[in-house]
Amino acid sequence: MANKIDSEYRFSPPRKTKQNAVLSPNNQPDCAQAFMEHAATAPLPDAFLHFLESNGIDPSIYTSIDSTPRYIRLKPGFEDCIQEIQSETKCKPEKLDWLLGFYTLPPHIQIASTKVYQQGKIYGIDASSGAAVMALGIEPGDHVLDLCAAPGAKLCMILDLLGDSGSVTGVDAARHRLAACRTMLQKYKLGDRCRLFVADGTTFSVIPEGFRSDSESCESGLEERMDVFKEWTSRRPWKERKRAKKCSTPQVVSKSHPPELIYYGRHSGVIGLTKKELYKTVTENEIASYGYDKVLVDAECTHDGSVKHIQKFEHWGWVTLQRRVLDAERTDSLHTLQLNLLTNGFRLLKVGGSLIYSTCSLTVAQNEDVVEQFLKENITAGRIFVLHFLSY
Ligand SMILES: C[S@@+](CC[C@H](N)C(=O)[O-])C[C@H]1O[C@@H](n2cnc3c(N)ncnc32)[C@H](O)[C@@H]1O
Repeated sequence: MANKIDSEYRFSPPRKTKQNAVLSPNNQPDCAQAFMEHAATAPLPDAFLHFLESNGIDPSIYTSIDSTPRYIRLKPGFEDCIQEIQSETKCKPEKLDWLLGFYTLPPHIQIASTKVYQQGKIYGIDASSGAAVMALGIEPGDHVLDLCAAPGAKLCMILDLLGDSGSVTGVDAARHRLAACRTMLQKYKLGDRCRLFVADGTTFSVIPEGFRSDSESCESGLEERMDVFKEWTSRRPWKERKRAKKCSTPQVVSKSHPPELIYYGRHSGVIGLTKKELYKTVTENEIASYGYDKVLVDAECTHDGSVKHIQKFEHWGWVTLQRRVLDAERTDSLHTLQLNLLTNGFRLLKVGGSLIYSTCSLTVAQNEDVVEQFLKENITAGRIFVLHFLSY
């Protein structure tokens, strides 16, 4: 049976030959022609088909001609760069009515090589990611926690929506991915109100800026107050570099690893705090008053909903898909990880705050089941229906 399905479902890798590529004057393939060259051949592997079958997902969404558009988001302030995008890509961006600042381009367009992208005027981000951020309902002054932040497309959108008040705290267990997130913040000049921690999101416990009682700051000894966070610099002090070299810190941290601040902006609330103040242990009552206004838990998952991502495995090799996405041990422990991330994100919310749980998986096990179990275990949590942009 698997073999039969194997030969039925086919992918759409870009297939360009010199003979059939129609080039426009500046050597860009014509928009419609390039789209048609996006044609299908490779079968889906058995293991992935079994995964889809056991989760009730229709394999045809990964097959035939790739019709998923390329989504882009304009950086606020660069709304007039539509013409630039069109002249660089030879395709007209179509506005997405239901998501402010989002446009679509045909699926074959690669934005990474365009100047508009390199100059930080547009982002590559899917509409579903944008919808998760919009559902947070960001308001001026909000303190926002992004518990699985890297590589940072959603974090950037949160910062763009926040403007010049409030703060954003990004957490991720993977150091190299969070470092890429820091680079992104710098590229889009968005770091001012942000801080980034390499930490395990299931145990992270640092609350937003601005929570330091006056009595405490007076009590802190003079010596300790001298040792406060100064303006962030990419150059780490010699002592710190020596320590890091000695400890050879892991790329992906575990629960027991203390949170490690790898970036903070000038108005993120970190400058002027001592380490003790930043990492102060807080009580549940203190979190209720001084916790985050909004929390995004964009949890680690099997990524099966990222159709374009899955299609890339045809080039990367299906064995990689097996290892990175479908490994049985990994999928079993994912449920626990997702539930623990959601539970800790909720714990860090202040009373009246709201949380969005999202994944890029289409499986009920990683979405509805996790939320149901969480609601059963947390009677102070109530489900809210996000209506403001579903009315489109
Ligand atoms: C779906 S990705 C997040 C995408 C991100 N929100 C964005 O918009 O670019 C999931 C992330 O969770 C991180 N992760 C996995 N386990 C984690 C944990 N225990 N704590 C925090 N982050 C974790 C992974 O390193 C990965 O970067």
